[in-house]
Formats: sequence, structure tokens, C-alpha cells
Amino acid sequence: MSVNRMTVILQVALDFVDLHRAVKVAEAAIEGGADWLEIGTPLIKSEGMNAVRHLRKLFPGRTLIADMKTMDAGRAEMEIAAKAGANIAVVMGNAPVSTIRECIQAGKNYGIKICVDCIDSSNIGDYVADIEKWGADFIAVHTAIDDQMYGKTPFDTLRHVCSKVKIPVAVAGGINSENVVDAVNAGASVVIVGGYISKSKDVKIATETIKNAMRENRRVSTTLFKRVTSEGIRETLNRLSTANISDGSHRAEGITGLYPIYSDIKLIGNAITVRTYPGDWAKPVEAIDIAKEGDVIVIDAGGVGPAVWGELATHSALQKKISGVVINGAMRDLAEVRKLNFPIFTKIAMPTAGEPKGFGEINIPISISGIHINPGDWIVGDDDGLMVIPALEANAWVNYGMDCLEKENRIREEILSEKSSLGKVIDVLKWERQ
Ligand SMILES: O=C([C@H](O)CO)[C@H](O)[C@H](O)COP(=O)(O)O
Repeated sequence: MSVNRMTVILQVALDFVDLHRAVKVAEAAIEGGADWLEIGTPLIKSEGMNAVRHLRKLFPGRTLIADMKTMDAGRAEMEIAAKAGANIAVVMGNAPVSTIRECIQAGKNYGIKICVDCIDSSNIGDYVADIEKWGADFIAVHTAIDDQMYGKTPFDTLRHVCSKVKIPVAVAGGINSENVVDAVNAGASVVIVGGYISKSKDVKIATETIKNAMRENRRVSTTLFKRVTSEGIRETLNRLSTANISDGSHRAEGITGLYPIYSDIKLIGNAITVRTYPGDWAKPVEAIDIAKEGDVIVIDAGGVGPAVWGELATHSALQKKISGVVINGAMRDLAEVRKLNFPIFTKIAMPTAGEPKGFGEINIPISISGIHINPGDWIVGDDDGLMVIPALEANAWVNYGMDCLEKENRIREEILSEKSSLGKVIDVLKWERQ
């Protein structure tokens, strides 16, 4: 278990809630070159210390880390981890000083090493020198999964901490094959990788890829397992379904009662909102001239006819490279519009048009089926329906959606490769409320 700054250890975090899934990933990760195995906090909370005992039996000689995330009662928790078979146990850097010191002392008594995890490291500063002085074996610089969703990364703090202490520094938080070199170059001795390996379709290949990237000090590009800032939102939304977005945002509801005019539809863009009155198509048509390339015109016409949109408006929208239209009201010329392959969601189709009177407003907050839409909000539509993503929270919605997509990819792979079922893979009976 010795660590120096020349050899960088790859620690694979088994962040599962089911032991049988964690074991499969552990086996494949070891085949792919993982050095250490971490029994992740979700696994410990779900399966208890039996997870550590079980992995100890399966991997007798392997360094196992119990990610206890201890905040109090340090002595007792370190004893539990040691006796279950862990080689290293984790106490939080923002636990009371007394708890950290108790863990370090207990670690010495029970023969395990102690890692102090500075998960919210914004103000750790000189504190890490104290942690080192107290006798910790490792310090971990860690960007929480929830913070990753808002675009945070651990690398700046890692560089700072590595310059302050001599003990080995571990790093965790969104490490993938593209940015693992940043961790190595910033001075990490242990690289902790969770999602990139545990959610990948092929765990062995993912482990080999990241190991090679570390060894050869190069970036291997990946489209999954990385989080966007405002720049990559549209591109990432292209890969997400409305179901992923809803799942990622605590099962947020989308607009209901509006339907796509053809199947296999995909609509993405920022909302130009329009409020008009039944059949008054002046503001919808004016909105086309206001919209920019990639926008979505969202029209609230009160949910009734006559039509406020048709073929000629569609040709105009295509000229402006507008992404699509959402109509809480009626449209017409469906056959022609379908041929143009222009994404529209509408409540009603009817032959009768209204006329341009000019009532209503453009770019004001509107509400359709109880869902609020502000100008600039992201609108995403597919065959399942329409989701509205508040512009100011777009990063987090998209990143949590990606996390759901990645988890589903892994579950699908397990169902197919093991000829299994969803119920078996996720052990659904266990999750029925007791
Ligand atoms: O420790 C972890 C987290 O707090 C959940 O328990 C993760 O293992 C760690 O963040 C690594 O996971 P990724 O960020 O998915 O690589």
C-alpha cells in the first residue's frame, strides 16, 4: 500500500447501492488495471460494513478503502472499518478537529491508514498543514458530485494543497480520461475515479483507458462522464431525452396536452415567448423576426383555435434557422409543415386561420399547463413531450440529466450482457418501501 509521488495510484470508487453490481465492476476494474478499490459511501450506507467484509473475502490482497465520511465518533467508526477489513478509512476534513484526531489515533491502534477528505475545500488553506501535523496518512481534495453539477472541479485546490503538504494527496470529483492528466500534473498521488469507470458500458476498457492516460500523460477525449458549463448546454441537450431531464431534476413535470406533429422529433432552443389571443397570429409572426438562430418560439394562444401558425410562418422560421415552435393553441397546413421537417408541438390542428390583430406581447413570462416559461429558458421536446429548463439553472439540470443517462447506459448494458431483467439488476424488491 506504499505511495510516493512517482507512482500514481488509481483508486476505483464503487459508488453503488447494490453489492452484486459493485462486485462485477470491481472484478472488471481490476482486470483493467485498477490499483485500489473504494467501498463508496452509498454502498456502505446501503449494504453496511458487510460490503467491506465481502470485498475483503473476494480480493484478499487488495488495498480497500472504506469511504466512511466520518463526522463524529471517530474512534468507533475507524474500529468498525478496520475490523471489517479496510486498509484505509475516510474522515471528513470538516469534521471537528477532535474527531479527525480520534480517527488518526484509532487508525494507528487498529493498523489502518486514515485519509482526511476535504470535500468542501474552498477554505482549507493552511488547515491541511495541521492535518498533516496530526499524523493523517492522506489528504483528499474532493469536489462533491453535487458541486460537479454546477461546474466545479478540484484541480486548483489540488495544486494548492500539493504545494503545502508532503503526505500523499488524493483527488476525487469528476475525474475522467480527459482531465486525469490535470490531476496527475497537479501532483496527485492517488486518483479516485467513480462514475467514469462504474457507469461505463465496458468497465475493463474504461479502466485501461484512464490508466493509459495517466501513464502516458495525455488526454483521451470522452463525450460522457464530464460536466458542462453554459458553453456546452445545447450540444449536451442533443444527447439527452426529456425523460433524462425529468429524472435528473427530481421528476420535474413537463408541459402536457401538446403533441409533436411527427415522430422521432427533437426540439432544442431558448424560448422566445409569445402571448396572443385566440386566432390572432400577428405576435407569433412578429416573433419570427425577433428570434435568433436556434431559438424556439413558444406561443400561448389560450389553448384554443383558430390557427395562429401554418406553412408560410414555417418557411419564415426556417429562413431564420429557428429551431421549432410550441403552440398552446392551433396550427394548420400539417402535411406541408411535416414535409419541411420543422419541429412543432401543438395542441390542436384545424384548417381555419384567425387574423392578425396585434394583441398580446412578446418575451414576457407565460405559463402552459401550469409550467412557467420565461424568455430564454431552454425548451426541449421529443416524442415523450416537452421540458422547460429554467435558464439560470440550466447547467445543473443538464448535468444531472447526463448523470441519469450514464446510469441508464450502465443498467442497459447489464440487462443485455447478462440476459437479465431490470428487476434483477437493480434488485427492485429491496427498494419497495418497508
Ligand atoms: O466519494 C464520492 C462521492 O462523495 C460519493 O460518495 C465519489 O466516490 C467520488 O466523488 C468519485 O466519484 P466521481 O466524481 O463520480 O468520479
